[in-house]
Amino acid sequence: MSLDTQTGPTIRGTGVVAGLAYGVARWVGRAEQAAAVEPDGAAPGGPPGEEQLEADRERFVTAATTVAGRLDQRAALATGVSAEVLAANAVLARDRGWAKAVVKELKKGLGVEAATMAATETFVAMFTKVGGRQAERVTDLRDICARVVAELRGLPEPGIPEFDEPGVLLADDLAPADTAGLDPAMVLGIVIEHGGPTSHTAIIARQLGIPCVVAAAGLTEVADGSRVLVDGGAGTVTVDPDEAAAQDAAAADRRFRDVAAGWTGPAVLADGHEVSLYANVQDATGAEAAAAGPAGGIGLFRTELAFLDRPTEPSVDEQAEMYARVLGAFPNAKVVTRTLDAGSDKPLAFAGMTEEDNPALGVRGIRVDLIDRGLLDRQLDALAEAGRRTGGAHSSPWVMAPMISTVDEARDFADRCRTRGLTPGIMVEVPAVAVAVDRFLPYVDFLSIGTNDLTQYVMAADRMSSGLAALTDPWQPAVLRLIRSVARAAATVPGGRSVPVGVCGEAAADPQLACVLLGLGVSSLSVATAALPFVGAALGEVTLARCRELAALALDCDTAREARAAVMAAGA
Ligand SMILES: C=C(OP(=O)(O)O)C(=O)O
Repeated sequence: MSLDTQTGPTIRGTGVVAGLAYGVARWVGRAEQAAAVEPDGAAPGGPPGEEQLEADRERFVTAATTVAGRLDQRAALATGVSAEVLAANAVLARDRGWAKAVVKELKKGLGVEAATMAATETFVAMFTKVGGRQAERVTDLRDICARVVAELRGLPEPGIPEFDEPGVLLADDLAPADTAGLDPAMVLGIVIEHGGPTSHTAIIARQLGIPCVVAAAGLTEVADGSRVLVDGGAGTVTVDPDEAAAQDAAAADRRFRDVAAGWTGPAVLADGHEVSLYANVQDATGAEAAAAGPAGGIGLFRTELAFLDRPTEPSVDEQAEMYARVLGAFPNAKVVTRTLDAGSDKPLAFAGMTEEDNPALGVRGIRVDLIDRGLLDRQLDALAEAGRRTGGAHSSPWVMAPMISTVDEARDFADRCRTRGLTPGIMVEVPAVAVAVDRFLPYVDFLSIGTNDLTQYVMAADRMSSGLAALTDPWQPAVLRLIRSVARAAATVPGGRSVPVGVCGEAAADPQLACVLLGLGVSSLSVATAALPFVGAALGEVTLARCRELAALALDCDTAREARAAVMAAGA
């Protein structure tokens, strides 16, 4: 849900649990945590004798066992993912490898606290090197270390402050053991400066239904005690917003979330008009999770994210296996695979790109063809093979290319798809395509509007820049106008054909904007799985005629703020 309550600065991150939360900001005990990990340096007198070594080892083991026992107790009181995370952390605290590493550091002459920290950092370096989900466990390791060090010092365990009124929790990074014990009645929202969409914080916030934003660069500027409005759908944190408007919006959002919690699909407007509402996924596990919920198919499979941590190109066979699993998750529904969108914010080690001054305007997406034409060919081969492996369920898989900007690129891509029996489409994210879309339509079978990049390029504003968040807002009238003209052109292609137009950028995950997009003529929406119920529930409350009225209201505005406010005021 979006709203018009802004008066203070906005910080932008990645929204991982949709919803609005308004309240006082409470920082997780930074001071206590810092104190808890202050090194105690080398033990006086150099390397210890046998007796001292054994005494220090014993102190470490006792502290680690005590911490593990507390984690077990909390696991027993928790449920679901929270219980699993706490139990897994208790196992880490008792890990013999960790104890051995501590002894190794003790032998070098470090005191027991410093040895605990040094041993932890050895594992941190190892986990970071492995990357991916393993790297996200670094927070767990450091958290357990801080707890053990606090125990060694006889200090209370570091962690979440006591809330005397419901508020919003801010942290550099949250310890999983802390998130697992959160009370959603008191913690209305969570914002962390680090972490990713698959971090434990995100997973547990999702389970508890707490609006959450991760990777919020610049969060440290927000003072403890200030009032903030968190928008977990848009991924924003507004500092000192207009109080009455923020309170109203958060209350309305809570009511809406109750409705969304009961939404199980399929997506149908209030007049019975069916809407194609798809999921955005990044790997086979995500596709299978989406298939277990109300998704009507997959509108965007971001293949580059499946291989982000790979140093070398996966073989055609390995790719085919992964794509076949994704296709197989939806045997009776559409699955749209996007070819590798390497470059810019998603560097792929094996795509052969060199460093550029301005990577968002450089070699990315389809342009990788300029340096390695075989990469795309091999990916298309793999997708065609994946289609064959589905036993006829996906006889002509849908595939689209990112960052298309010329008709030549679109034509060439479509030819290479058709010779392999694939159904070709292109993403509309470069203004050149949106402006001259009629010239592209004869060559492709579908369009998918990537509003994240389209907005970035229309507004000439880096989508990664939190300071430019007001510009990279898909409610910008120029963006809405372009979407309308693309949808109109695609509805009436000469020769009596019509080309379906979807939106797969974050704009589709904003429930009000989703209604506007349908009113602009878009035929399908694709959003993160977690956002599906919010969009689905909002669509169920409007007719197509109403969507068109809302679109007209938004188009008749001069600014993104006005457009959003006009649609909100109309009660969408
Ligand atoms: C869906 C899009 O692509 P990306 O993966 O770059 O966000 C977009 O740009 O809207």
